[in-house]
Order: sequence, then structure tokens, then C-alpha cells
Amino acid sequence: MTSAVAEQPGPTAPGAPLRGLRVAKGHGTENDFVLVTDEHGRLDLDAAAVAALCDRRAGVGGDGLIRAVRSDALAEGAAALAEDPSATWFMDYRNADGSAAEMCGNGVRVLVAHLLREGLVAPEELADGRTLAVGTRSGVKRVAAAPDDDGRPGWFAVDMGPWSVPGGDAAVADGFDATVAVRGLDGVPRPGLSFDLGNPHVVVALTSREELEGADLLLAPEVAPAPAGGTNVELVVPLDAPAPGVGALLMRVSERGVGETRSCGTGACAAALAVRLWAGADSPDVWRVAVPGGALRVTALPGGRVELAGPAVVVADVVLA
Ligand SMILES: N[C@@H](CCC[C@H](N)C(=O)O)C(=O)O
Repeated sequence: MTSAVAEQPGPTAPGAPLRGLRVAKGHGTENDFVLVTDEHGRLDLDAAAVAALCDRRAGVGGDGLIRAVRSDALAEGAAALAEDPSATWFMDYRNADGSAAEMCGNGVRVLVAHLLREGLVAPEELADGRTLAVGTRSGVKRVAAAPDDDGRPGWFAVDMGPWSVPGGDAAVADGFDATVAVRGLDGVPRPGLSFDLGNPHVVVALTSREELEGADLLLAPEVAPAPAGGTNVELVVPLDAPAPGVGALLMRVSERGVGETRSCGTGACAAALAVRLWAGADSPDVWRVAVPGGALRVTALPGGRVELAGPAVVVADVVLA
């Protein structure tokens, strides 16, 4: 499973092999990740090594891999530091197939939980409403400690930044800009609406919980027109409002570079924003998104930004053989 197995003291040299490396495993609503600390950007983590580590049978297993690296230790970090000099940590996110992704909403919370646990970020940095700036390929995201849906502490909230509908006003007015064929439904492609959350999404509304459960996501849904770089696809069913001013929905997701996962944070944002758009002017800004792996909270912020809140836990340390 290692990219190069040789007698090495550890990952201290440029292009160092992974043998003996301590990694961690964590998840956010069961969207799970291999967490690799590579403060000085010295590891040789090519796509094959990432795919091997994420392999659920032959590796550690995960929907993706998160490399925690100092922003000044990699070329992609320069843009983050230019945007916000306090964004000293960068989330190098890779999907389970080894491809790089721009952003991961669950992952950025889990990264912060990992940095806290490793002592690389002090708890005070998130105390008293302070936020931690994290560089990503889709810009700097600010993470704060936040309450869960019952007001208990323990969640993290991420200002995910600006979102957009790539199809513009016409797509918003029509409510869709794509068709999506989903195996296990009635064979008729459904309308979908594309969103840019830093990474690409297409959201499809289904009619019932039964229909959502019947979707077969072992095969990725087919989106037409096919987005050049691929896309994540969210299937959603709106639910009755749980409280005044709060919306709710069920979601399943097929992630680009992975397949069906138990949750997707950027996907939850896209799903909530889509249902909010479809519901019209008076629809709530706060949405509870139920995914197979748990619950997330999405809040549409003023100025076309969106916030994602949810749990993040680290469950294991692993030393690579
Ligand atoms: N699970 C993530 C998204 C991960 C990246 C995605 N598969 C892509 O390729 O864009 C999330 O929580 O947002």
C-alpha cells in the first residue's frame, strides 16, 4: 500500500515514502477521511498513493484524503495567503480515486478537529467566537465552534463563501439547467439545477422518501449536458418545516471521484440552496439537511454566502506498515 517501501527513518525528506507514517481517520456525518499531517509539504502523495490509502479493503479506507499542510509549503497555498495571511493551514483535498477537489465542506471541519487534536491549532484560536482561516483550492474558509441543532456545543460552522448558479438567471427562473438519469427510478431523466460551491453540484428533486430510497447510486447518475470536469449529484426530498423559519430536507449524494457517500457538506449546501430557490421568495434561510450519516445545518447568509454547520470527529490513529 505504500508508494515506495524502503528503509527510511520517516517522512522527513522531499518525496519521502509513507512507510511508518502516522495518519488519522476521521469523519463528519460519516463522510470519512484519511488525515495526513504534512506540515512542510514533503510527502509524495500521488494519485495512486491516495487511492491506495482510501481503499476500504486494502488500505485505511475513506471517501477522501485530507493533507494538512502549511500554506507557505505548497504553491497552491500562495493564493490563500494572499487572500488572508492568517490562513496558515491549507486543506489539500483528494477524492478516494486520487483526484484533487477544490473544496470539501465536511472535510474542512474534520481538518480543524484534527489540527486541534494534534496540538497544531490551540483551542483558544476558536474560543469566544474567534474563527480559524483555512486555505482551500476554492479560497479561504473561516471555521468557528458552533452549537448543534439542540443548542449544545460541539459542532463547527464554516463560512463556505459565495455560491452561484452557473446557468445564471435563466436557470434560476426555469428551476433547472440539466437532466439527470438516475438508475432505479422510472427511467425518465429528471430536471436538475447546477450549483457552484467552489466545487460542482447538480441537485435533483424527487417526489418522496420511497423514491429517494429506491435510487440506485451504485452507478453514478448521468448528467446531460455532461459537465467537463464531472460533478457531484444530490437527490433531495423536501420535508415539512421542523420549526418556524427553518426548512428541512432529505438528501442522498453521489460524489465525483468517489460514488455514493453517507454525506457531503458542499452537497448539503447546494441541496438546501436549490430547495430554497425552488420554494420561492418567502422560504427560510436555515435548513436542516438529513443525510444517511447524520444531520447538517445550512444557513443562507447575506451577500450570497452560505454557512455549513455540523459535527467533526477523529476516531483513530494508524501507523502505515
Ligand atoms: N464530501 C465533500 C466533497 C468532496 C469533493 C467532491 N467529491 C468533489 O469532487 O467535488 C464535502 O463534504 O463537501
